[in-house]
Amino acid sequence: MTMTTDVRAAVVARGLSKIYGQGDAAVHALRGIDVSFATGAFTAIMGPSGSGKSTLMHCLAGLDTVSSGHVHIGDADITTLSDKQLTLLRRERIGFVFQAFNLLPTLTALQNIRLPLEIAGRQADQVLMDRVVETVGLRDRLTHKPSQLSGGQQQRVAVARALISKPQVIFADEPTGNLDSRSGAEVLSFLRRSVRELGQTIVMVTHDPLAASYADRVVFLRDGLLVSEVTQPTPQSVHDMLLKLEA
Ligand SMILES: Nc1ncnc2c1ncn2[C@@H]1O[C@H](COP(=O)(O)OP(=O)(O)OP(=O)(O)O)[C@@H](O)[C@H]1O
Repeated sequence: MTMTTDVRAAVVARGLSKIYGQGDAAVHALRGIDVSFATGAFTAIMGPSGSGKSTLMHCLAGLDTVSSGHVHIGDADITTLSDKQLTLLRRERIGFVFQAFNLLPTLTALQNIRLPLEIAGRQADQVLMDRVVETVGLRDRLTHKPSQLSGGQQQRVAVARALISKPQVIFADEPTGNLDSRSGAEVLSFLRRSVRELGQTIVMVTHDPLAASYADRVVFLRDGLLVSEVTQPTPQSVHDMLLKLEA
């Protein structure tokens, strides 16, 4: 069978299944997911607790193995790569933003932003660096250490660090989970601007309908299946869909 892959998709999953454990203890966390995430779009993944959101993100990002099916990041099928190739691909093509900001406390904001490039032995693209710093709105905080920044500012540094290597996709796992609503809104606005202005592709897992409403599209999981989606989401439309799925 030949499969046509959407050339505009940054990430595609086909027939993706994930089973944890064996025999009586087996948990079917993902039961055959087909989904694609468009280049230059901001997509949120939502669903009731235990529906498979984190498992899907981990499988898409090559942080966990799949039981069956395929995941393409650009032209690479990551389910066929060796551990070494996968590590390289993650480093070069994927950015991560986690709930805990994961900044190095002894480095300044600017040093934290540059760190992944330095590890990869690459030069920072100065034009992009200026744009990212501008978009993040952290120019006067670049020499500060993480402990001298608010939670929202630290998370914006973490997003800037993900953006600076121009990854094919950024996966964000509950990026506002540790933030108050005002800082959360700042970070989400910044994520949305990086999609609009820098053409970044972002896939975000969240529990929060308000957070999801910053995305262009929200896909919904239930019991390991993709069951619905909403485009041009509002907090209300996302909330209504979640209620329907939890009923
Ligand atoms: N390492 C594991 N071993 C066994 N079962 C697991 C493991 N990780 C997740 N699961 C199970 O897989 C299912 C999906 O879990 P997952 O964490 O992906 O859901 P989720 O939608 O992210 O949930 P939440 O919103 O509560 O974080 C759940 O039934 C969970 O208990």
